[in-house]
Amino acid sequence: MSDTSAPSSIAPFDKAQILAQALPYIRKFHGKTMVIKYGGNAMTDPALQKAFAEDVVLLKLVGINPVVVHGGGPQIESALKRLGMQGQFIQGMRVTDAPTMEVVEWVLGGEVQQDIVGLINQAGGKAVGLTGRDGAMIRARKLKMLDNTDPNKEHDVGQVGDIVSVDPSVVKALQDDAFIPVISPIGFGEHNESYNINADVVAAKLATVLQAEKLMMLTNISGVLDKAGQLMTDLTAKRIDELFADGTISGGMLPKIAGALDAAKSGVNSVHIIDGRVPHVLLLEILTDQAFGTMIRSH
Ligand SMILES: Nc1ncnc2c1ncn2[C@@H]1O[C@H](COP(=O)(O)OP(=O)(O)O)[C@@H](O)[C@H]1O
Ligand SMILES: CC(=O)N[C@@H](CCC(=O)OP(=O)(O)O)C(=O)O
Repeated sequence: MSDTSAPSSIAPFDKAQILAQALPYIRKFHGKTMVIKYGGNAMTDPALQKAFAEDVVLLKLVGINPVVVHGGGPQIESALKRLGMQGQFIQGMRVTDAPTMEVVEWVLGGEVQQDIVGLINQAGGKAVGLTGRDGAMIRARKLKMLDNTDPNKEHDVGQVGDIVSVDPSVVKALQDDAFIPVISPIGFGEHNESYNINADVVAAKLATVLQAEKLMMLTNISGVLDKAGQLMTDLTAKRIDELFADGTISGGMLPKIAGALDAAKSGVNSVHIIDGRVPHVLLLEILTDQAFGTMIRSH
């Protein structure tokens, strides 16, 4: 009886070649840490979510250490709406008053994180959900946000956090023990108050502190686009300054690129903003010679 459970149009020899192509990458990245930012916009389709979870588990099983930092902007937005509240963003950061902070903690640390943990576990991995409070990981203070165009103007964005320090020991302990950390971008302050931190900023800082081999930010667009809508496959610090100045980069892309550049400047080997709408984009990016999205370089 033939096995019809995994129909495929790929010939056996081609399959073997694809698998063999992964070998040099598995050797190169064995034992290395990969920080994966899983954006809220990239996690809306169940089939893509399942493929993402499978990729993370496969990486772990071949000896690479994935650390997932998740977002959940759209999920917070719909929870606020259900409660009759209105979300507001300034320069890519959610204005976070006390009631909004409650919703953020409830959505990120609750349903969003547990969905990801569940999917990774279902795919055969052992995921552990954490917030920045766990293991005293992410200390934060209130973000002082200066206006992009007028540095004399300051915006009050409420309980948005600026990272003071990251203690990665809980992440290291978990990854040494076959677990896959899944982290919500919530920090704690001097008086035990909670802070809402942009997930791109957390992923970038964590990648730096862990001296990760790669930082990959999965989003809902093919990468960073120029004014004509064309993908820019490579960006240097100098070019990024120009794009900030001429307004090509806006909204959620602002903290993403700022964080990506910080990580690239601080010793993370390669930093990519990639299209989370491509099924198995993580495997393709890490274990094949195919490049996706935009690579951010310090120079
Ligand atoms: N130059 C640009 N290139 C690509 N996307 C951009 C650019 N400027 C602004 N954006 C916006 O940034 C969004 C990605 O950021 P965000 O919505 O925060 O995603 P995520 O939830 O994945 O972090 C894109 O969907 C796009 O609307
Ligand atoms: C301060 C701030 O803006 N925090 C974000 C945290 C979630 C996040 O970053 O989600 P995405 O990665 O899906 O955008 C927010 O409240 O939406």
